[in-house]
Amino acid sequence: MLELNFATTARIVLRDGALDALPEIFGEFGVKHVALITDPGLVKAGLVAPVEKSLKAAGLAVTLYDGVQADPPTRIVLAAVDDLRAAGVDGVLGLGGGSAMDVAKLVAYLLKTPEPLEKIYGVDLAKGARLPLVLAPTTAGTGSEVTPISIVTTETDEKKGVVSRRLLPDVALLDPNLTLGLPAPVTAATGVDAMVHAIEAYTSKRLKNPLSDVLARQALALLSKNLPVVMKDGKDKDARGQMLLGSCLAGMAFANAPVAAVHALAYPLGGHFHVPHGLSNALMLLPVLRFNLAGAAPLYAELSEVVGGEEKSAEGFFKAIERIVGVCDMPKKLHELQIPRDILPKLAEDAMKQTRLLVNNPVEVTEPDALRLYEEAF
Ligand SMILES: NC(=O)c1ccc[n+]([C@@H]2O[C@H](COP(=O)([O-])OP(=O)(O)OC[C@H]3O[C@@H](n4cnc5c(N)ncnc54)[C@H](O)[C@@H]3O)[C@@H](O)[C@H]2O)c1
Ligand SMILES: CCCCCCO
Repeated sequence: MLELNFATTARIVLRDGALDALPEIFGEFGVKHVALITDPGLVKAGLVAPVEKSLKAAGLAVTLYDGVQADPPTRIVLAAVDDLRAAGVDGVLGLGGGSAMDVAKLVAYLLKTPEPLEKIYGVDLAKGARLPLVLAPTTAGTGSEVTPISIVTTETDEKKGVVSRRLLPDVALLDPNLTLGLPAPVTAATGVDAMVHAIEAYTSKRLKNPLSDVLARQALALLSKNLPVVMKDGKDKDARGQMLLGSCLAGMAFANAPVAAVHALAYPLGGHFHVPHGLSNALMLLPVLRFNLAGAAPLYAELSEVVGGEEKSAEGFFKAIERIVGVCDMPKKLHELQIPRDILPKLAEDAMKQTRLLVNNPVEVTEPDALRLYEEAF
């Protein structure tokens, strides 16, 4: 019996200059004072000042919080909540990659429903209201602008997720211009991350459904075609727009058919060594695809033609992904990041704690398997 229980962002706008709709959007919600949540890299890239200026020109008060850090530590979320509550904001704009957007989601929620973060880790435990929330991605990307998820890093370096439909924004604004200056290594890592979202959604053993399948296939078609293009020319605005759409569709897909072993093995790399999320997924992708080949062969064969595989087979799919990863400007092996080999057993042990992700993998992963996968990635 077919089943569907699909949730995503109510309104998604993709166009040149999409953020010029911000005053109208916040006006619809009666917002007078906007919290602009971003990170120092975005400020340095010159992407924040024009947005702040246009909001103020429209008569909105703006309080900037630009203290977001990658893989946001919980203390950053709480500091943002304290600063912005004191400022008296009544609406939130998240401008940045997944780190800034995830912080913005949690801040919008906690400002309206003050409760300990620990109380809402997990699925559907955040049941309160939130402030009006708009997200504008500048990487392509996590797809956070269309997922009910925020990922934080605890004081003990553990990645924790808050999964609640309350975290879905009211509006997602996608403007390719915001990604034109994305540095090549970040373009590569975030682009592969988006591909991983689509691949793992398509092969998820839990909650895979006809709608997530359609989204994952279209996401992969866009991402596999355009990632090599933007790697060659980051100023290709059309290709950047296709990447933003692809990562957005991939986000919708995995938000409804959850990710699996690539993410489970990537998390300890972020937790222990602060390897950027997209890169950690890219480093584990090929070993996990090879590990899954036999068990996921029919599904990988279906994806082969979507990604330009030379043959409609699992091997054809693997070779096509290997070729795309190969043209990406980023480290390809763990040893390039000075990760010591003797930590691999600890990484395998930690990866096995991500049971909520591992259960979605098309092939069961044991701790010895996890260790072998890290050795292959080394
Ligand atoms: N909520 C979700 O559904 C979801 C999904 C996947 C990942 N995540 C989380 O998202 C985070 C990773 O997000 P990310 O991969 O987008 O990276 P990021 O947000 O951490 O940004 C990476 C770096 O790129 C810079 N940057 C971003 N956009 C730029 C631009 N346009 N020009 C110049 N510099 C730019 C940032 O300043 C930062 O230094 C992790 O914390 C991960 O756990 C969340
Ligand atoms: C708990 C949900 C994990 C989502 C991972 C996206 O990087």
